[in-house]
Amino acid sequence: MNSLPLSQASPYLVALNMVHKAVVIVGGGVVASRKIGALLASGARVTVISPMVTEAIRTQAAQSNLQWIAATYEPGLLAAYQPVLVIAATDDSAINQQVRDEARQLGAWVNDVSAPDEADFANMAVIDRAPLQIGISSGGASPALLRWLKQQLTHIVDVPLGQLASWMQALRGVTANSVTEQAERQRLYDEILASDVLSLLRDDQPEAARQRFEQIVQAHLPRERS
Ligand SMILES: C[C@@]1(CC(=O)O)c2cc3[nH]c(cc4nc(cc5[nH]c(cc(n2)[C@H]1CCC(=O)O)[C@@](C)(CC(=O)O)[C@@H]5CCC(=O)O)C(CC(=O)O)=C4CCC(=O)O)c(CCC(=O)O)c3CC(=O)O
Ligand SMILES: NC(=O)C1=CN([C@@H]2O[C@H](COP(=O)(O)OP(=O)(O)OC[C@H]3O[C@@H](n4cnc5c(N)ncnc54)[C@H](O)[C@@H]3O)[C@@H](O)[C@H]2O)C=CC1
Repeated sequence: MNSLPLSQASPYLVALNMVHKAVVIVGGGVVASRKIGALLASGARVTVISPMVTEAIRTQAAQSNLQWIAATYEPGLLAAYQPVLVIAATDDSAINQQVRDEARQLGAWVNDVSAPDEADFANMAVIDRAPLQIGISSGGASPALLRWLKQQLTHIVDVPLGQLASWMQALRGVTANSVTEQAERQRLYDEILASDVLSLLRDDQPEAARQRFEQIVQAHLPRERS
């Protein structure tokens, strides 16, 4: 069954847990290379099927969770990998279409880099400040605009913000047991975010930022009984 073209719909954005999930990319050129870093970082098991690959893919195949099968795609090749996602990234749109057809038969979601409207998903522009990730989508409208916008947002979504995100993440482990009321937890988080913790991090004063953070947290924890 054919789905509605991507350009006529509003994609539903999700953050997929890809740990140990199989992804197959057919074609190993420049476009395929651009997608691989983020896939490996997600914990996916990536297989590239392509007679030739870029230097970057060759290096990654030697060092990481990436397998390179030096072969030309033939229908039937995908099944053995049981992929959840497939990227058809050759420079031949007829081959990409064969890949798409087989992926769908296997129940996998497929991205055809040469035919956005036929794809089940598109790749987003991502600013990675793990654990914080900012993904931007234009539904295929304009990759150039995405790249430009990403550049603008890079200054706002900066490295200190990622640092703060990891502190907030660790804090949730503490508050889950000690600050029992949701409203009180919310006040704590809001107070941290309204404070100068982030600006201290941005001013390269991590010690002062940490102290301020701890001070706010302590003020919200129940007092120890003596
Ligand atoms: C539909 C989609 C499918 C997909 O690949 O998932 C798609 C399709 C196409 N891209 C084309 C061109 C380029 N794309 C880029 C870059 C990116 N493209 C990405 C995503 C997507 N590109 C998906 C839509 C996402 C959305 O809109 O939400 C990014 C976000 C992520 C990524 O690639 O992983 C990453 C940029 C962000 C970053 O820097 O992170 C550059 C290089 C550059 O700009 O530096 C160029 C060359 C310059 C140019 O031509 O603009 C062409 C024309 C091919 C031709 O005509 O030859 C097509 C096909 C078509 O539109 O028909
Ligand atoms: N989605 C996007 O971001 C963009 C998509 N495109 C589209 O992506 C296509 C690919 O672009 P590039 O990566 O720059 O091309 P490229 O020429 O660098 O790479 C093509 C790769 O496909 C492999 N290949 C060719 N036939 C194959 C087969 N039968 N089986 C397996 N592998 C095969 C080649 O060995 C090569 O590794 C373009 O033709 C264009 O349609 C282009 C620019 C951006």
